[in-house]
Amino acid sequence: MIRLHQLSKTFHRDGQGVEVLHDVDLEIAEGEVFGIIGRSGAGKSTLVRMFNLLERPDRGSVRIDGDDIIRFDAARLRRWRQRVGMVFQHFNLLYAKTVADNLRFALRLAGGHSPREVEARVDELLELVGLREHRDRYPAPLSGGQKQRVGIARALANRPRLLLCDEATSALDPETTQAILRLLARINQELRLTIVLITHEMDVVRSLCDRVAVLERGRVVEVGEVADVFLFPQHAVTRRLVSESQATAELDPLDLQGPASGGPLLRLTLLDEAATRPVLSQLSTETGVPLNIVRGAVGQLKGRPYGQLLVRLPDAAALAALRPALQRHRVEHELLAVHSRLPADEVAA
Ligand SMILES: Nc1ncnc2c1ncn2[C@@H]1O[C@H](COP(=O)(O)OP(=O)(O)OP(=O)(O)O)[C@@H](O)[C@H]1O
Repeated sequence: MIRLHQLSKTFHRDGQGVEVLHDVDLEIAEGEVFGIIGRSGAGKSTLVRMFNLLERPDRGSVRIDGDDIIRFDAARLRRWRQRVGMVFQHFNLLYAKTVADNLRFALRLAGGHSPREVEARVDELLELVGLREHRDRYPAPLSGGQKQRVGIARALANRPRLLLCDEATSALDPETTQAILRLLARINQELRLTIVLITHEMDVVRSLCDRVAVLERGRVVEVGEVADVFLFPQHAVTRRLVSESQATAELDPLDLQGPASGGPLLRLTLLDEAATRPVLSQLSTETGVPLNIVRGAVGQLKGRPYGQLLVRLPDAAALAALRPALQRHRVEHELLAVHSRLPADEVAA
């Protein structure tokens, strides 16, 4: 549905050019929740502003159903912008207007609604985000979560095809964040609305996104399904972002020290059906190999159960015995460290 092709952008400051986006290629399918992550300054906000041309690229195209919006005339671009809702970290509400007036304002700005239609739509939106009883209140005394619900209702007012969320939950406490994520997930499901979001919160990506792209210095360095990117990160930046989230089992240098260290250290990853079975005890029973768990993380990635464990084996022979059983049980494994007193080729064999 949306295809970004070779998007590049350079900002000029003090006579110097800084390339903020470089040949970005992305495809976003209708109805998916697509996350963009990356370090501060990676270019995420600039990229997300290309979807409605709040920022224009120097090169490349932004195709919606095949049409390049960069070539739209002013009237067509205005119509497209009305089909793109935006949700911001700091809500950006009109504080001199009531909740209902914030929504009316968005509807009137787009035009084409009779006063009765406006009122009916305001009711519908307040119902959708669970704010009916706050209809005539001013935003200032509302909680952060309620303010963001107003922000989401406003973004949905004109029945967008695309919802852009720029750090939509970053100003909220964890519990409120969960409630807003549930609301966004319901909107995505019920309205089949495509959502593109930027966040520095990996838990947001974990629970809400279908796919994720990792941006580093203006380049997409990794893109894929959330489970693949989180459990098998390829790029160093992705590995760091994922490890900060503590959603996976990461190696700590301490794991390689101490009197208990010794045998090979493996990372086992179980996904979907494999994560619902007592695989570790099955592996031990079938092979007679004791698995010493060093670290572990279990949870869900967009509703898919997973587990990732670091386990230490007694010796290289145990690894050789375990490997066929790991394959049989569809457990991905990665050898992180070899016993220091054993030759590496004995373990690798
Ligand atoms: N209008 C502008 N003029 C000049 N430089 C800009 C402009 N907008 C952004 N930049 C620079 O472009 C780079 C990328 O900014 P951008 O806001 O897209 O990154 P980001 O990944 O969203 O960062 P953060 O997570 O900190 O918001 C930064 O170095 C920023 O200073």
